[in-house]
Parts: sequence; C-alpha cells; structure tokens
Amino acid sequence: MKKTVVIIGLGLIGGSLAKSLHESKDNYIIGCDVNQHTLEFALMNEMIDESSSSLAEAAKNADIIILGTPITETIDYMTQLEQISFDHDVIVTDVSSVKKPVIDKANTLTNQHIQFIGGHPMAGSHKRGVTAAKGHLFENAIYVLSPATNCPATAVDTLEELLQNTNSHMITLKATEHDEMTGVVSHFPHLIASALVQQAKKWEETHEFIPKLAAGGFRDVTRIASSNPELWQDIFYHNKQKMVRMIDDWTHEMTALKQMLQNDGRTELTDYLKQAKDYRDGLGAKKKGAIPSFYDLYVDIRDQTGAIASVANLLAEEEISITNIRILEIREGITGVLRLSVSTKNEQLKSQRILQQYGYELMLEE
Ligand SMILES: NC(=O)c1ccc[n+]([C@@H]2O[C@H](COP(=O)([O-])OP(=O)(O)OC[C@H]3O[C@@H](n4cnc5c(N)ncnc54)[C@H](O)[C@@H]3O)[C@@H](O)[C@H]2O)c1
Ligand SMILES: O=C(O)C(=O)C[C@]1(C(=O)O)C=C[C@@H](O)C=C1
Repeated sequence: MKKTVVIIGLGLIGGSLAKSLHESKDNYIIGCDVNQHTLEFALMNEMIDESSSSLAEAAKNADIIILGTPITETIDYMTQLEQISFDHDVIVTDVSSVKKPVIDKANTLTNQHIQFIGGHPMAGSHKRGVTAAKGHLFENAIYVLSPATNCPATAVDTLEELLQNTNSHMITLKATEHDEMTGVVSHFPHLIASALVQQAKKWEETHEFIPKLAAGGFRDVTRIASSNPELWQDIFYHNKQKMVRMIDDWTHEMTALKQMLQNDGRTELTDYLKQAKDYRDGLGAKKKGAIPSFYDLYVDIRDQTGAIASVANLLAEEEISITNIRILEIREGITGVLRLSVSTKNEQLKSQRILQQYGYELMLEE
C-alpha cells in the first residue's frame, strides 16, 4: 500500500528528499511550505503529488511527516503536531543539522500517536531553496537517525525502509554525540570559513589586489562561507555550547602555532603540518564502516569549452561512474584542475590508464 509522506519545508533538503522519495511509486508526497512559489515549483516539477497550506489537514492522513524546515521552525512545528488528534500512529522525523534541542523537545511530547525519530542527512550545499534540490543529493552520504526515548524499533525500521530511496547510509547516533561530531566537522568549519573571509575583507582595505590573488586555496576553504546566513546563525545558536568550546580549542591551537612561528620551530611546524596532512589524506581511505570510500583523481585541463565533457565522456565510455566532480581552479587561458571521485581503487587506476592514454596529466589520491 502507498505511504503518505508529508514534507514540510521544500527547500534544498526537504525538496531533495521529496525528489528522491517521489521517484518510488510507493509514496504519495504532500508538500507544505510558507512560500507559494516553492509549492508551485515543486508541483510543476513533479517533486510532490499534492500541495497543502494546512498542516493539520495534511498531517491527518500522513504515515510519515518530514520536517524540512530550519531548526527553530522545526521545534515550533513539533508543538503544533502535538495538538493534532491523530487516529493512527504517525512517524515524525526532521532534517535539522543540530539534534539535541529537537530530541529534547521530542522527549517532552505526550501525543501517544507521534513516533519521533530525529534525522540528519550529512549532505547539502551552500545553495538554498527548492530550485537547488537534487534527487541524488544524499547518494552515498551518511544519514544520521536519533530516535526519541520512547520511539519503537518498528518505527525506525519503517523510516529506514522509506529512506532507502535516498541511497544514503543510515547510522544511529545519540543526539549529544551527533552534535559534538557535527560541531567539529561541519558547524565549526562554517564559522571559521566566514571568519577567514572577514579577515580577507579587512586586509582588502589596505591591499586592494587581495581578491585577485584569492585563488584555489582560499576559494576551496571558504566555499561554505557562501551559505545561507539565517540558516547558519540558527544552527550555531542551537549548538552554541559546543561552538563556544570549539572556539576555545581553536584559540589554543592558534596560540600553539603562533609560538612555533615565534620560536622558529620549523621541525615542530613541519610535524604539525605532516600530522594534519596524514589525517586529511586518510579521511577518504576508510575501507570499511559507515563512511564510504572515495578515490580521487586530479586531472589538468585547459580553459576551453567542452574540456570537462571530454574527460567525463572518456570515462563514461568505459562505464566508470564518477561519484563527484569539482573544478578546483580554473584561471583564464591556463590549465585548471578537475577533481574526479570514483568509488573503487580499480576504477581509479582504470581512469588513470584511460586518461593518460589520451595525453592527460594527472595525479591520484586515495
Ligand atoms: N543546507 C544544508 O547543507 C543542510 C544539510 C543538511 C541538513 N540541513 C538542515 O535542513 C533544514 C533546512 O535547510 P535547507 O538548507 O533545506 O534550507 P532552505 O532555505 O533551502 O529550505 C527551507 C525551506 O523551508 C521553508 N520554510 C521556512 N519556514 C517555514 C515554515 N514556518 N513553514 C513551512 N515552510 C517553511 C522555506 O520556504 C524553504 O523552502 C535545516 O534544519 C538545516 O539545518 C541543511
Ligand atoms: O556541502 C556543504 O556546503 C555543506 O555545508 C553541507 C553540510 C556540511 O557541513 O557538510 C552542511 C550542513 C549539514 O547539516 C550537512 C552537510
């Protein structure tokens, strides 16, 4: 029997979920959003079967409700859902980047029909809104689930079954450990990226050529500073204790680096950089466990029309599937670097052989 899935908030994440869930004919998707254009876009692009402006109406018939809204709105919606008289059990999940405040709220709900499971797909982008949504956004990504205290295991099974459509890897984490870990590898880096951009902006006051020198390195490390400011202040706010602790850690780290420089500690500094490099290089090399492997190739390409398509076509002809593609640096008139990711070592080596045959210069990274 078809499952009725209500998605509230059809932006980048809610819209991407709508797209991937709608691909299965087993789901009937009802979309709700404060933005009328978003609903029209979602209907027109067949991301949803029906739109609704009434949460109560839509929720009544739902088997599963997904809150795809910013965290503060998600918590408000949980209060509203609590008031609805359901005549059957309904699974409610969210996609918020911070889990503790959401799970704390879920644990206070007394509506016996609500089975709450916190959710967080670990994929996204600096873009926002329904037009940025992609059906394959969560492919190979980690999807964290954090069930509320009284949530039955059968509800988790049902949600996992639904989310199979996303082709993500689901893992269960406690809210606090989730927030600590995402604090380190997601939230804090966003804060630092914005701080780096602010620093460059200040230096530009006395060095106006700075933006022209901002090449691959600066662009790589600050891409996420282009994310939605309202959304990110909400994430920082809801994870503020962890953020404050990480700012202290960071200050300590910077002080240590400052001392190395002031003391001419070149060996110490090399060791520090080497340790960081080894750890960073090892991130993609996990052979087992929940984190999928990615094998990267860095290909030199020229700044000319069709350069990327040529590389992609050569690999497609050999049925090598590219799991990620990124231009790291292209400057007018000279070569740039294309980073391609594939899923296995074999595919990486095969890609290397094919591209070298066609004269491409490249480098491999595991
Ligand atoms: N952006 C990311 O990379 C990312 C990744 C994983 C999880 N998340 C989480 O996903 C959630 C949504 O983020 P996003 O990036 O999709 O944002 P977004 O701005 O792209 O989408 C939010 C959507 O919610 C709608 N909305 C806002 N308030 C609403 C309300 N009161 N009622 C109904 N609709 C409302 C907006 O109109 C918009 O369509 C956040 O909780 C965020 O923490 C974001
Ligand atoms: O790729 C990006 O731009 C993201 O910021 C995605 C990202 C991340 O930090 O990795 C951002 C927030 C999330 O909650 C999950 C994923």
